[in-house]
Amino acid sequence: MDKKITIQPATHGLKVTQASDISASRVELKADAVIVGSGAGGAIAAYELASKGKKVIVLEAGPYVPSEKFSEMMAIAMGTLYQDHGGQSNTHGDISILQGACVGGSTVVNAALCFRTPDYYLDLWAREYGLTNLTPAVMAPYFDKVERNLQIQQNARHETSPGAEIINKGLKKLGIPAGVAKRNVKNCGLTGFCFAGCVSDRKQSMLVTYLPWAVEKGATLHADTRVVQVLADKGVASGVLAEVIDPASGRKKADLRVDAPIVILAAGPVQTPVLLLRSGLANSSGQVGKNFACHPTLSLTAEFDKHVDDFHGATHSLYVDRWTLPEEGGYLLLNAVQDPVEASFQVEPGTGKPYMAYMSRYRNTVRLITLIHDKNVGEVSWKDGAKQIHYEVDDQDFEAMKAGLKTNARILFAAGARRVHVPTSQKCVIDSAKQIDAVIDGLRNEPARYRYTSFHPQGSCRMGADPTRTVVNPQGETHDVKNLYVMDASLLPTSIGYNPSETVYALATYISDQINQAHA
Ligand SMILES: Cc1cc2nc3c(=O)[nH]c(=O)nc-3n(C[C@H](O)[C@H](O)[C@H](O)COP(=O)(O)OP(=O)(O)OC[C@H]3O[C@@H](n4cnc5c(N)ncnc54)[C@H](O)[C@@H]3O)c2cc1C
Repeated sequence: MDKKITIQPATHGLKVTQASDISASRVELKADAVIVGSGAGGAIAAYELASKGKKVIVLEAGPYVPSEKFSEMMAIAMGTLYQDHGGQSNTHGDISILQGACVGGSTVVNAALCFRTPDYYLDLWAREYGLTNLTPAVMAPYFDKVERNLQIQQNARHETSPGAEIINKGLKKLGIPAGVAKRNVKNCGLTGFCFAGCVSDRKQSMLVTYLPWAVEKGATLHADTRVVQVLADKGVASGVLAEVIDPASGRKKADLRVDAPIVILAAGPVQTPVLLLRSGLANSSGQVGKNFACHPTLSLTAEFDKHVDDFHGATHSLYVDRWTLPEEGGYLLLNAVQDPVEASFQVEPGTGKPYMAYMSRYRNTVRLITLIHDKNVGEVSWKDGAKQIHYEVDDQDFEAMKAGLKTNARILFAAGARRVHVPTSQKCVIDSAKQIDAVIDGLRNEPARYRYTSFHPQGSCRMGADPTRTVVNPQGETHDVKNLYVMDASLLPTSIGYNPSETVYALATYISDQINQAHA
């Protein structure tokens, strides 16, 4: 067997082995731990294990795109940095399910907004899923640590986007309290291009933090390398099989095998269950892929009389969480700047002249997102060689969305909006505050009717104490296969109603500690 790898000297930044560096058709490697995926969970695992002296190999399916190559053009970023070139959706095709697929994963393209996991969910997970180890007191130092490492801090006053300033006026008029966003961004350049990757490295994504730190501690990182099977022997994890794919041609360049006594799945809530299903592992409960949630969002786009130019400033400046816990309403409101591509798909602008007329008012628009805490009603499956994401918005969750859209529209009109566009498949415009209830009450929970976007897939490999109801135990190890760990957003037993990245960062740090203690 040919085991030769030629590693070219890195021309930029991170030391990453890419498809272009590999000349052999078969590669065999050995490590103390192999990590699948280099996003929020995988990068943290890599650093935490490598810093305790473990030989770590990280395999990432996506390409290595150094930040100097980021385009600041959404359409191009979708093609290079996103899963399925930004085209991933549920089986109905009415929810765009966005995930990063590059070295650094979704943290490269995310908007960096951070929240600690609310105590409400930690308490709920203890009660309903036996996660009595994840108390607020136990988790606090983990949140502190990732907040320090990723420079998570409240936006400075000057970072507020022009649209958020306007929304703030509406909130003040209605007496609704708003929170100031906290983000893992250092000296934000205010370009508004978080979703296309931060060209100046100010966003503290995994690409510029934990991954280089892990490499400095001796971890090795392979891009363009898709893991296709997890290996286990007599109920104990033993490694993975992967394919190195040439990103230019899409053709397989090499088969790669890593033998390792610790296997960590951090491929995200769609790919981690797919890998377990393909490998026929860890599914005695029948729960792998089940309980998928995704925080569906609908953005209302408001038109104002004057130019707002809401395309620079912090991507997120403010949030309204007065009604976010399930008993209070189950929705979170977030402002977000938007580029012309997003502006054109968040409404039904028509084609030809109507489209031109709408886009000519782009500089006057402001969007406010409604994000719902959803029930875990979805399922990720693997059928005929392809993944499928079965998810339809639940009727009760749709009522939460309607309540959120009403509050959202009230705020926008109170801020002085002339009209508000609802993101439906057929044109739907609210012309005055008086029409809000009638228009929103008329919305029905039907497939293919709304332009949903999900930025936060979650669930699918639930963590919990009961091996008949959950896939992963409270220490992050699968119930069925020893030394096989999950460390990504698929762990979350329920959706959490708030942006989940800090939850993933903290859980990955916690589980890394468990692994380092168990395998000292
Ligand atoms: C556009 C966008 C905006 C967002 N904004 C925010 C925000 O503002 N705040 C917030 O809290 N959250 C945000 N999120 C969500 C947040 O980034 C994710 O919840 C978090 O990164 C999930 O971490 P993860 O480890 O589960 O997966 P990811 O970070 O997605 O990493 C998974 C990695 O695994 C790789 N992979 C998949 N399959 C394989 C395989 N078979 N072999 C090898 N590698 C594989 C993928 O390519 C990917 O790089 C956003 C997400 C997106 C897409």
